[in-house]
Formats: sequence, structure tokens, C-alpha cells
Amino acid sequence: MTIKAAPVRINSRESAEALIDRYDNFLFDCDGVIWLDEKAIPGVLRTIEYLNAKGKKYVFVTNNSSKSRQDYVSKFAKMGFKGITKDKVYPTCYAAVAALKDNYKIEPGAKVWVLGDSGIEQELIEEGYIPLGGTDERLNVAFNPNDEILKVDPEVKAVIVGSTKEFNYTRIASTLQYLLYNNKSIPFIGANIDRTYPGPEGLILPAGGSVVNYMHYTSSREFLNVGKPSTVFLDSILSHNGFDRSKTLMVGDTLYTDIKFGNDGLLGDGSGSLLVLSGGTKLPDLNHLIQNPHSFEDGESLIPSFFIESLATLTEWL
Ligand SMILES: C[C@H](OP(=O)(O)O)C(=O)O
Ligand SMILES: [Mg+2]
Repeated sequence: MTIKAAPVRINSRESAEALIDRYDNFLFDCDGVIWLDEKAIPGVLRTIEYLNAKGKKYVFVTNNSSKSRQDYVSKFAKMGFKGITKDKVYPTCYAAVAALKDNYKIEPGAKVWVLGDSGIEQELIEEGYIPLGGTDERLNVAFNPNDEILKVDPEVKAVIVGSTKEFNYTRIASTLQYLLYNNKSIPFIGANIDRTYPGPEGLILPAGGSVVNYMHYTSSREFLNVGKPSTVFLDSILSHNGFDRSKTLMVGDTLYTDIKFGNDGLLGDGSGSLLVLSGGTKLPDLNHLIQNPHSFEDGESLIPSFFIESLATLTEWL
């Protein structure tokens, strides 16, 4: 077994320059790297503009499925980021819809049950699928076992579960009916495995992975995780963009999604993951991992190649 080297701290002009020179392409996580909820992390915009000036290529990869690619484009524009088009944004609502066709050969026109926000619904509609559940107002009611919404529509061909703040018993119970229907034969797609995300006011908040895992537990069913660290998701992003794997760096704030994504995907010839400390992972968490990698499942794959205070810090010396 190879022991991964301790991560290199980017803490000088030389190390920052060397890092930027080494990579042509950057994959940026969003929550905890670019923004905390609706607030951009100070200085991050300047780093993105610096990369633009250097002719670097980049895309954004988020496990937060609550917004569609078009909604993310608007969010970036509102925060002052220029030229972020739909093809630069990869939320897992997009990956979940792609999996319908790629993994399950479910053709457009099919009905899909959603436990999640409008991002999933919008991406489904864009590809010609018919979303059910999701933001349907009839789900915003107290549980009633005689409610029509608890009756399974036999035409539903898949279930997608992702991030939502609208997690009530009627939604869980109706989603469970689909997951159990017909000997558990309807495919179950999970849009993320994140336990938490770094929210506003320093709050750590429940993320979509908690919703997905609630449904996994209550249905006793496994799900297809389409988000980070899926190497299928990574491969499709690299191929859409023509990114050379060895010249690509993943930048993220979560070890078991972002850093594992870069490491398992062999980005940068095995040195293609940069942890930022501006989100959910703090220096003591990183030190704990480095000292006890074997107390984590697949701990070696969680160790980043590099770490830095924040994406803003990368250009502070330049
Ligand atoms: C944490 C995750 O978002 P990401 O960090 O992947 O943008 C999420 O909000 O579930
Ligand atoms: Mg994050």
C-alpha cells in the first residue's frame, strides 16, 4: 500500500505561482469555496479574474442540486462573476438527469418522481422528462394516509433525491411509496452524499446527502450516487470540456467528496487536489486525518495534495 505524502501548504508567492503554472484547468466546488450560501467568499472573484487573464480554463462542480444550471448562471452574475455560462456549471441535478439516459436507458417523456428542489425539476423538463413530486404544493401539507399524493403513479420510471429544505413527512412518505413499489424496482438516484454544508452566519447545516441517506435507510435500498466523488461524473466533465486529466486541479472544501473526487480521478497525475479551509473542513480536521488516515474509510484517498486558507489567498501574493 502506498502512503500518500502529507499535503503541501500554499503559503508563499513561489508556491502559489508554481501551483497555477502547473495546471491548465480547474474544477471548483461552490459551497465553501466560491460562496457561503448567498454571499461570495471575499476575494474569490479576484482569483477567478486572475485565472481568466492567464487564459486558464475552469468549471464549477457542485453537489448542491437545489438550483438548475440556469439558476447558477444567474447566481454567479449577481455576485459579479463575468462570463459564467451554463456549460461551465455542473450541479448534480444535471448529473442525475444525465444518469436517467446513460445508466438506466430511460427515454425523455418518462415521468420521474423527485424529492428535492426546483433544480432537479428544471433539468428534467429541459431534457423532456416529466417531474412529479418536487415542489408540488400538494406536498406542503400535514401527513394524511388518505391523501391522493400517496398513491403511486405506475408510469413513474425513476426516483431522484437531492438537496431540499422542504423535508416534511408527506414528502418522505410519498417518496417511500415509489422506492418500495413493485419489489423496489424503480431506480433510485441520489444527487449527493454530503452530510452538511457551510451555511451563512458560520452555521453548519444539513446537506442533501442527509436527505438521500434518510430515504436509503427507510427504504433499505442502495442508491446510485451521481455526485462527487463519482468518477463517472468526473470523466464526463473532463470529456465535455476536453480537459487533460494530468493538467487539471480539483479545488474543494470537503474531504470525502471534493478531495476524493480529485484523488480517485487521478487528476494532476495523482497530485490534483487542493483543499481550501474557507468551508466545512478546518485545519484541525485536516491534521486529524493526516495523523489517523486509517481511522477513516479509505482515508488515504481523502488526503489533499495541497491546502490553502481560501481560494482568495491564492492570488493575494501575486
Ligand atoms: C456541500 C454541497 O455543495 P458543494 O460544496 O458541492 O458546492 C451541498 O450543498 O450539498
Ligand atoms: Mg463544498
